[in-house]
Amino acid sequence: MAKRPTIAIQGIKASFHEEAALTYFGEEIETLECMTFKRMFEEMKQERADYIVMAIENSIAGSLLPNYSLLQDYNFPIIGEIFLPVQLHLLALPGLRFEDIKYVQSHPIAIRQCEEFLQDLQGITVLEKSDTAACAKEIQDLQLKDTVAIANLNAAKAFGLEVLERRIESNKKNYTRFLVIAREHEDIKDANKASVCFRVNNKPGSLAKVLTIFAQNNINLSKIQSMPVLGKPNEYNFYLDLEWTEQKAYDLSLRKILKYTHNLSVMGEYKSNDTRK
Ligand SMILES: O=C(O)C(=O)Cc1ccccc1
Repeated sequence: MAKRPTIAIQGIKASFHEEAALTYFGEEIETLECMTFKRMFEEMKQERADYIVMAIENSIAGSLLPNYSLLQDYNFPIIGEIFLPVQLHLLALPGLRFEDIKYVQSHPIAIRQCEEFLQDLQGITVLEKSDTAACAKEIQDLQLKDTVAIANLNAAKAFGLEVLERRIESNKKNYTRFLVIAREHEDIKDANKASVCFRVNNKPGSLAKVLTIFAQNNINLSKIQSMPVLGKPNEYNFYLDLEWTEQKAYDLSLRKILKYTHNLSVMGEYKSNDTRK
C-alpha cells in the first residue's frame, strides 16, 4: 500500500485547514499541524511534508498578503485549489450562559467574518489566536468558564463544547480559497488555470499592455493582486490567476507578455476547482 501523503496545515485537527485538506485529498492522509503559515513551508523544505494546504483569500477578509510572499520565497509549485464554505459558531463549555462571557477567542480570519455579531457584544474582549480549533481545545483543556470560541462544528464535537449561538458569520455565503502546494513538480492533466507573478516597468500603460494580451487571447483573469516589492519604491509584484479553455492560447499569451514584463514566474498550473454556488 502506498504511503499516506503528509499534508502540512495551519492549525490543529478540526481547523478549517484540516477540513480543506480532507476535502481535497480524502480521508487517507496524515496531517502535520503547524502553528504558523511559515512553519508549513519550513516543514516541507525539511521534507517532513509532501503537500501544504494554505488559505490565500477569503470573501470577507480578502487576500492573505503575507502568504503570497511565502509562495515567492519558497518557490514550491501550486497544484490545486479548494473553495471551502465557512460557517462559524460560538462554542462554550456546556452550561455556560451569555452573561458569563468575558472573552471571545478565534483566528483573525474568523473574527473578521463575525464582526457584526461581535459589535453587539458589550464589554467582551476579543482575542486573536493561532487557529479556531486550538481556541476550542483550550477552553476544554483549561476549563475556561468565562471564554467562548468562534469555530466550526468539528471543533465542537472534537473538544466537547456546546453551540451557544449558531451561524454568527456576517455573510452566510462566505468562502475561503485554499491553495494546494506540492514539494515536487507534478504534471497536472487538463490544467485550465494558472497562478503567475510578474513586474512591469513604471511607465504609462505597462500593465494595460499585458492585460490586453490576455484579453486578446481569450484568457480570463479570475484574480489580480499587487504587492509592493520590498526595498524597491514604485515596484510591484502582480499576482494573477488566469483561466483558459485553449491551452495553446495560454502558452502563446505567456510568450507574448515576456516582452512587457520582468521577473515572470509561473507559480503553478492546475485544474480550476471553483465549487462556489
Ligand atoms: O483557524 C482555522 O481553523 C483556520 O484554518 C484558519 C481559517 C479560519 C477561518 C476561515 C478559514 C481559515
